[in-house]
Amino acid sequence: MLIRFTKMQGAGNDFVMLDETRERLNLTPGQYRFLADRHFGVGADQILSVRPALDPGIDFEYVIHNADGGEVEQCGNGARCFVRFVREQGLTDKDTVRVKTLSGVIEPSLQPDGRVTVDMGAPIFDLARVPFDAAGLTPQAVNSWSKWPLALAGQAQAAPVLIAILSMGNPHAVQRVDDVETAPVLETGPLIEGHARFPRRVNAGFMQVVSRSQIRLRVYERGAGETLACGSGACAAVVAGIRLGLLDARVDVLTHGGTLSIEWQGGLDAAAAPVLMTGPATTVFEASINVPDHL
Ligand SMILES: N[C@@H](CCC[C@H](N)C(=O)O)C(=O)O
Repeated sequence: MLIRFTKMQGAGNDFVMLDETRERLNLTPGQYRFLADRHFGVGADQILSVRPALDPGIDFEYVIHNADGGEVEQCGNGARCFVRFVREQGLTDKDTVRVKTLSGVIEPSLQPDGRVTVDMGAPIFDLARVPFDAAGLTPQAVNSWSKWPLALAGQAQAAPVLIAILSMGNPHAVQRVDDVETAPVLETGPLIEGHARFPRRVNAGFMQVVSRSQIRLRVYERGAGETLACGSGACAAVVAGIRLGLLDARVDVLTHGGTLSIEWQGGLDAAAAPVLMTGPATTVFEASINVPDHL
């Protein structure tokens, strides 16, 4: 099957965009994996599909598959690329679109300076909704919030890692490190991602606090491995940092792929405030690829 696609990136988190507004492609998990494959396919961290909206007040449906072929709820960097894509492809003339994902509705807006801001909705702290199984664990209380001790397989001698847990529509486990460059992202990231206490796996964030308005962040993403940036991971890290009393309401997040600006006016009492994320969204090229039918 010959598929037309657009390659995009947001802070180096890269995507294959598929326009399914006129016709569903009905790709299999194996075909999504093929598209994401950097050697045999196009190469991408996520595959993003644009589908027509079925609900009133919604412009499009936004379907996200990780490089491993699994469908997931949220992708922040992808949301910025999404609004640029639907405008460039002439699918809308709006600067702000309301987009339905598996986890709710988000609103990406094109800004006059060329960047994109996304209203990512409010973070979720209910552990059952992350989901995270805390049975038998004693949390470490910080500022009336909690960090949870996570023992990692094969690291019986090491102290458990202390993680803040929340959902941005998708699950995140954020730990504070002294230096992101020397943090064991590739060693412990997979152990956290697949930890049995996260029944749907998790995105593992490693946050270095530089100041109250700046952090460095690396994320080992569920279903994709370490990416150059993770938008929902940046939102989760900033929310965690604010709740732990480390950060102010506006924070620049420095990633290996660029800078994301995050704003959250919430706190311990105003948890329902939405998280706003601003950053780049760039089209790289358009092309077609022959996707094998048997995958
Ligand atoms: N890169 C993304 C997140 C993509 C999904 C994530 N790997 C998950 O499985 O939840 C972002 O920018 O948010």
